[in-house]
Amino acid sequence: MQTSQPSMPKYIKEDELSQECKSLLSTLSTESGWVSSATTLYNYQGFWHHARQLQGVLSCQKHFQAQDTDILLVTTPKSGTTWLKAILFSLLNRTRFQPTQDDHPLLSNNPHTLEPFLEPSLYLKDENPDLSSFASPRLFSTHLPYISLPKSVQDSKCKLVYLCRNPKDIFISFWAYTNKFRLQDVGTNSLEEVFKKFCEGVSLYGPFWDHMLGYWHESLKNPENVYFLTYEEMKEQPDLHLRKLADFLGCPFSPKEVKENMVDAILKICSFDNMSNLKVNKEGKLPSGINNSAFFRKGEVGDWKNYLTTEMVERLDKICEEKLDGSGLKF
Ligand SMILES: Nc1ncnc2c1ncn2[C@@H]1O[C@H](COP(=O)(O)OS(=O)(=O)O)[C@@H](OP(=O)(O)O)[C@H]1O
Repeated sequence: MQTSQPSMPKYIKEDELSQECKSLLSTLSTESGWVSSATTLYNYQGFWHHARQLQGVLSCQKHFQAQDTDILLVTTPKSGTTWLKAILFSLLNRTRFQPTQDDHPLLSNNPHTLEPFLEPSLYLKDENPDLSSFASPRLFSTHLPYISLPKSVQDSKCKLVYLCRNPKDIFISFWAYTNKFRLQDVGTNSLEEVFKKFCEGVSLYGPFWDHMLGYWHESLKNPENVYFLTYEEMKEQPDLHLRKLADFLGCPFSPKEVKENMVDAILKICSFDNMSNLKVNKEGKLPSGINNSAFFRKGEVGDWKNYLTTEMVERLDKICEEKLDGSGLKF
């Protein structure tokens, strides 16, 4: 009997690699991957990548030309990217699309379609994509660590919004997500196995601590251009943090907008309840083959308590303490 296999996202596949990428891969250290033993992670500039996605990284580093007006959302996977993409899109387009209007683009499009990723999407599909249809301010997102950003980003005045999340929740979200792509005949990824690797820094775009610290330090050095925000802060005081975000991006809410509840309207359309129940997010797929529903699980703070043992919590807390020591960043 035939079983329907989950479709593997394109960035995991190892076909269609350029010669440049193949030559580079042969020089990099490797780890067996998290989706199945057949996939491999490669360490490039100190961070772990899949082969195909690494090709997107190389193309992006070579060809992406940042503009001073660009806005880049940066996250390590599973930090709440989908949510913040929706928020940034609604915030920046609030005059064109009222968040209360029945035909708002977010009601019929997944946020990943409206605000594409650079390296795992645009530059994975095309070595040098034509970005001329993106109106200014262009809104993109990336999982790239600071050290691997295209030089043009570091040289420009473009604004970076970094969304961070408690590593324990990132881990659980990540583990649950990997199991969605795990081929049925190899069973689920064991929590213990993925946890061990995560603690060793081996996860997609990991080590998570180096990813976070790169942007944390940059946000302290260059607060005009790098804004550091956490999922937990956003959950606890969404109103306050949305206003701060608007100020940082140079599009503060006017007194009239505040009076007309614009802040609430944006938060409402982007809420987990609203977005996860939309037809497009329940039934739709991204061009990469991923089901839109894969980006919505629980959307809560602290779900790790339902999965991690006391020993696991102690181990991860200790790693965070040691790795983040002296930085001022804490979980
Ligand atoms: N609107 C909204 N509000 C709050 N939380 C949300 C929202 N949308 C998605 N999520 C939760 O974010 C987690 C997915 O992370 P990412 O979006 O970063 O995934 S990805 O990196 O783009 O693959 C994943 O977290 P977990 O539920 O803990 O797994 C999603 O449920």
